[in-house]
Amino acid sequence: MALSLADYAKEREELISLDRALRADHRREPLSPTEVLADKVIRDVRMAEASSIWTAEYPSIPHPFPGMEFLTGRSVIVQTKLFEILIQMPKGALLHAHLDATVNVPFLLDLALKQPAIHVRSPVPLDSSNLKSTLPEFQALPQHVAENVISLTDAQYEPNTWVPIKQARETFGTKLGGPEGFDQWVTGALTIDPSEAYGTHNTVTKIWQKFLSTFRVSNPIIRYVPIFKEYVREFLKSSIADGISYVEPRVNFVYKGIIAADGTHLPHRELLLIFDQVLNEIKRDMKQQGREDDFIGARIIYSTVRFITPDELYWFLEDCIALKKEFPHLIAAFDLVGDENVSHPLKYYAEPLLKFHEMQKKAGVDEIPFIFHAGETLGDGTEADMNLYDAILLGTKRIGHGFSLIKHPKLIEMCKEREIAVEVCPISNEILRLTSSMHMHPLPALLNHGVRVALCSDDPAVFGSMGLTYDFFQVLAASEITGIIQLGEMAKDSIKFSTLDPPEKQRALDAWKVRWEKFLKYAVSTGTEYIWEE
Ligand SMILES: O=c1[nH]cnc2c1ncn2[C@@H]1O[C@H](CO)[C@@H](O)[C@H]1O
Repeated sequence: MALSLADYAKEREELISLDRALRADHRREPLSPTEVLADKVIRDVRMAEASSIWTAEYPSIPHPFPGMEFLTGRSVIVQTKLFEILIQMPKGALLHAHLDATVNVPFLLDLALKQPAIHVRSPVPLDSSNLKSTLPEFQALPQHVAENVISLTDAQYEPNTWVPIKQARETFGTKLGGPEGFDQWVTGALTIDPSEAYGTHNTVTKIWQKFLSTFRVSNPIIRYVPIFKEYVREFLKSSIADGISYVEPRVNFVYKGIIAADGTHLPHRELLLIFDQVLNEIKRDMKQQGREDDFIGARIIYSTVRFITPDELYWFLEDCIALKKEFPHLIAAFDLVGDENVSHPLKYYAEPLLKFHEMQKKAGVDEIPFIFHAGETLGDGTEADMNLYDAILLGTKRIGHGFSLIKHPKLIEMCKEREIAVEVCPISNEILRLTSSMHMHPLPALLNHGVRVALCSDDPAVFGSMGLTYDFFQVLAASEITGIIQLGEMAKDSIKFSTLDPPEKQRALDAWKVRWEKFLKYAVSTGTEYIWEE
């Protein structure tokens, strides 16, 4: 006898439910009435906009769709109700962001223009034919007195002579746009634009070259002590404004020191002293505003680069331990960064990394966990892909990116057993050419397998994706299954899988829950007109 339609529907429901059983939004306690309503409202907003704002034709965006390439779609995203709602969402913790790319470019440029010490130079006199392909080089030169300053755009400009940044801007040739042309030139060097991401630099290797060049340009500005302070302040303030209540930035220690206001080199501890001071000021401000629970704090993931030798790595491991000793509350973990596809694999550093634990014990510091980047690649069995085995064997607490984790059933199982969360950076992965849009991203597969995920922004200043709202938006816009409840679970997991100590973690979670309820009510009230009655 044929199955009745009713029985078939029941079987179908059961199968779907079994298939989704591992997802965080299915594993959790039952939804509250507000959650049920807000989930529906937000799904209805998404549905309404998928067939309105996303089907319109725009002169510069011929065929838009939800979850499309971020750099092309951004101007549509910011017009949506969905985006407006997500801005207010409490995002939890930001667990994967490189400090050097966390402050928006106009703000950074403004900071630089206020410092007479900042100079700029070019390897050629700039003209319209070489402007786009020529990078500015910045340097803090406190003792330098520039005489007979000549414009970077003057044919007589002597290649590589330093010009104070303010004069360079003011004297920028009118044919190249004058001072605004200067701003555009610098902005182009500090960000990735759609023509690069989707046109000229259309492979991982090519886009990484552009990506890394932005850090070479910005670093001498950011790491100049008088600027660094304001930089950190802006990073923390803008994160708070986006609903982020705790941050764990990776701070890159490539060189052995930083540059002081007088041009001398200072040891890394000076950087942490500044970080700590700014952090305390922000915490004090928040307390004064009665908002201390909206910002739990910040801790640093000490990072160095994957092109040093194992011998050199010992110096950085020792340095990290010394800093942990002095700033136990600030040092959260250790990591190695850089393009995994072309740099040394973790295996290459196995000897020093295996000794790290013992070195810490000898120094008498609390355990500094590894939180490794691994599997940020399209490779299948390449060294970058194989880094996932090493990261897990070496005891990583979380995995940065883990883009290729989906290919490894055993490792997925281990991540679940050992509670290793994955820091997923959707927009970063798309702009750095691992996926052409959100629809090909492995995130939904990881969620369906029950892997714990924290959504992260990676390098928001370079991608123009400040805060976490854009990343949450892209994920929500490109999935039918994922709704606001799943986003909330990921926000909660970002706090759970942070390195905060248990009481602080609990305080962060409790505060998050209060904000979550408030946010859901807001979402319902602002989205009422979108409710779709069946
Ligand atoms: O997505 C990433 N994967 C690996 N390394 C990265 C990524 N983003 C930035 N960096 C690394 O961090 C430094 C800035 O602090 C960059 O120079 C780059 O090497």
